Amino acid sequence: MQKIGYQGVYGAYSSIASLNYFGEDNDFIGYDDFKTMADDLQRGKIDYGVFPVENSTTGQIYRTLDILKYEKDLFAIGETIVEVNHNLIALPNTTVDDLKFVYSHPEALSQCLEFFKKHPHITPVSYEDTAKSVVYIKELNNKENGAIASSLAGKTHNMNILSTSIQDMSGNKTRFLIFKKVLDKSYYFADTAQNAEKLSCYFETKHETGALSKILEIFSKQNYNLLSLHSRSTKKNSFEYGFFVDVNINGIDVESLKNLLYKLEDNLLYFNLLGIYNEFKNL
Ligand SMILES: O=C(O)C(=O)C[C@]1(C(=O)O)C=C[C@@H](O)C=C1
Repeated sequence: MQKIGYQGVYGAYSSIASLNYFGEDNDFIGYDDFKTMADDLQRGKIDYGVFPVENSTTGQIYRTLDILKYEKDLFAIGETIVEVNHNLIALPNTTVDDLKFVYSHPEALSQCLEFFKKHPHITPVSYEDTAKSVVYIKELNNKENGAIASSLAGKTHNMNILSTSIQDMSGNKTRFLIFKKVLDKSYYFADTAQNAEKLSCYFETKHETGALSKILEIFSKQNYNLLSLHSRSTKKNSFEYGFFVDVNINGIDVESLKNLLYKLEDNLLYFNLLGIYNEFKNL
């Protein structure tokens, strides 16, 4: 039995991602925040941490990426994708017209902007996670409060599901990476790289002309297909940026991968290999 950390409580999308990836026969630990979860992973209090990193409607999830980019010992060994179908949840015998406030995780609220446009009498209210917002409105026990969460969260707390699929995008999905603590990534990746399909990394370039294009050339000269590239403020100095890159490494041998990593490290101010893992395919 493994100890698996996720953010939120049972019924949150992160708990669904954790259950889907690991199966029920494990010890699942819900966290209030990602920093504490990353620290517990570092201290060995949990074996794995499940972090949302990207949503198909709202984009990169920097609440987690900004922590993970500076965690040198945490390494992603897997990926899972969860279909995020948001439900409008309320007390029994409540209608949409009764609602004045709808609570949910800010990420979930921002995936349902059209719903709030259509129902201007409802004020969105940020809450810690989607499933906890269901617990909260149950405690408040007032028909003016609703929540946005998974159907699992609604059913778990015997609440009324007023509408299903209220998110803006019908195919709304969140991508999660599964991290574990690895003492020496350079040794570890050689074991996992052989049959893996994706590599994720974060880097900060030198402050010189053409620094980014030089790095991109390293990838292209070795025939690596970049899947995504996102710039993000370093938060160390104002208006300085780092880059998150996902690369297809399908069919690439370990030696050429090592070579790529040496070249990158050599030409960068900061480089963090975030993980090497197989692409999620079952959705
Ligand atoms: O509140 C939850 O249910 C979560 O699992 C958190 C979270 C997030 O952190 O983005 C996960 C997936 C959804 O995109 C909405 C919220």
